[in-house]
Amino acid sequence: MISVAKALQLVCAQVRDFGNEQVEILQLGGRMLAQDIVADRPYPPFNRVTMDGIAINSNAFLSGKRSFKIAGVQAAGQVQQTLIDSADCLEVMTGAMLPAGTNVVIQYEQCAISNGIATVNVDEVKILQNIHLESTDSRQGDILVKQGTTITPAIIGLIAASGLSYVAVKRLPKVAVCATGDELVEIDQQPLAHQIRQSNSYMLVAALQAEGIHAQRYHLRDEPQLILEELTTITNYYDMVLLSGAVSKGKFDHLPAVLGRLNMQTIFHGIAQRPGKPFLFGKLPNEVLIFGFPGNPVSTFVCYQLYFRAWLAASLGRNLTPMKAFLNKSISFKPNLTLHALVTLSYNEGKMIASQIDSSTSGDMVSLAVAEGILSLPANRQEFTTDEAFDLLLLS
Ligand SMILES: Nc1nc2c(c(=O)[nH]1)N[C@H]1C(S)=C(S)[C@@H](COP(=O)(O)OP(=O)(O)OC[C@H]3O[C@@H](n4cnc5c(N)ncnc54)[C@H](O)[C@@H]3O)O[C@H]1N2
Ligand code: MOO
Repeated sequence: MISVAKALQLVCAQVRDFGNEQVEILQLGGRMLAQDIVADRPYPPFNRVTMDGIAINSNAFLSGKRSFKIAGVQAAGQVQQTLIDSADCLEVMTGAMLPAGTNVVIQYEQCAISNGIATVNVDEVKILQNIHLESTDSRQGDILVKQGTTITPAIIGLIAASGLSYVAVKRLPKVAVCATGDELVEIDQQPLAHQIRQSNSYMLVAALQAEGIHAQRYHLRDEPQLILEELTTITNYYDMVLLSGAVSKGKFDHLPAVLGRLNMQTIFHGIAQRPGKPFLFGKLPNEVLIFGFPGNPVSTFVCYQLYFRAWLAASLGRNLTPMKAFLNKSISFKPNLTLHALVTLSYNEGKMIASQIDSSTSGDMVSLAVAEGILSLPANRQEFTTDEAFDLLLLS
């Protein structure tokens, strides 16, 4: 058995590059940019009025003038107007171009308007007040967002502002999710006493969906020849296979042997951790990666969260922000394994506090559904106290 750190290192050493693809703007959330977003015009693109009010020429104000005849209105979306006589003003609206010949905007709240005359009721103005100057945020040709950035809604806003309806992003892997086991029936079937509905594959497909990956589900029966045939077909098409179950010591845990017949190179089988000890990771001669998650739902999910997400982040060149949290109460854990504790989270005086969820086994799907994070308590220790921060992974 290898350590958690070693397992993570070996998983992340298997990075893959699946190339790039053009994706439509509203499908871009969470994807990794594979091109720079370049400003096709300055930001803002013109001297932009930021308050509804009047625009004047500062010289008139400095010479003592406080009342200005309203010579017109400059609305947002209107071509730029010109203040011809600096004794006058133009009414201006937020988002409008600053009229030529003006350099001060005074908001309505500081003016009284009557009979077409605006009288200013402040004694001081600053030149360029209430004006968002052209090019102050960026200039035409500047890189607004660099390739290698994860696309957020705010970035989608910038992409739209740049006039792009498609952009290049990193292509995601084609993933097959295979549940194993004769005890599993489909969710629309009524299980017999000895059967259960398969849930792990739905959980994994849903987790992959959150990464933008649309995976296909398969069910493999506990029959080595059938598994071999199905996996041969599957691994010819997909970039990787996430399997759940059949990797432990049981008489029907056929996966390690069948994957051996497919000439899989076992990169590791077994990690000093709970849950997820029997995790099997390998690659086929055609470079297809095999994540063999232990079948217990908590084990499957924890291994997916810790190892698959780390692999995906490494493959896309994305940093996973390291996080830490404190235990709400001390924990004693005797086995020499890393304990990945399922936790709920809260804040106390600015510190993230993790409370371990009471759960008897890694088959406890009910507790899993409550968890917000995984707090990893390192091996080679037995006591974990509240004054030390431990690695936290937020569940996605
Ligand atoms: N002699 C030993 N037995 C076991 C060991 C061991 O080291 N020595 N390890 C235990 C640990 S830890 C785990 S975790 C499990 C993992 O076993 P498998 O990966 O072979 O998983 P299965 O036996 O196929 O299933 C375990 C459990 O999970 C249920 N399951 C499986 N797939 C699904 C699914 N798609 N949806 C819902 N539930 C699923 C399955 O019915 C079993 O109850 O092995 C221990 N045994
Ligand atoms: O991997 Mo097992 O998760 O310890 O039940």
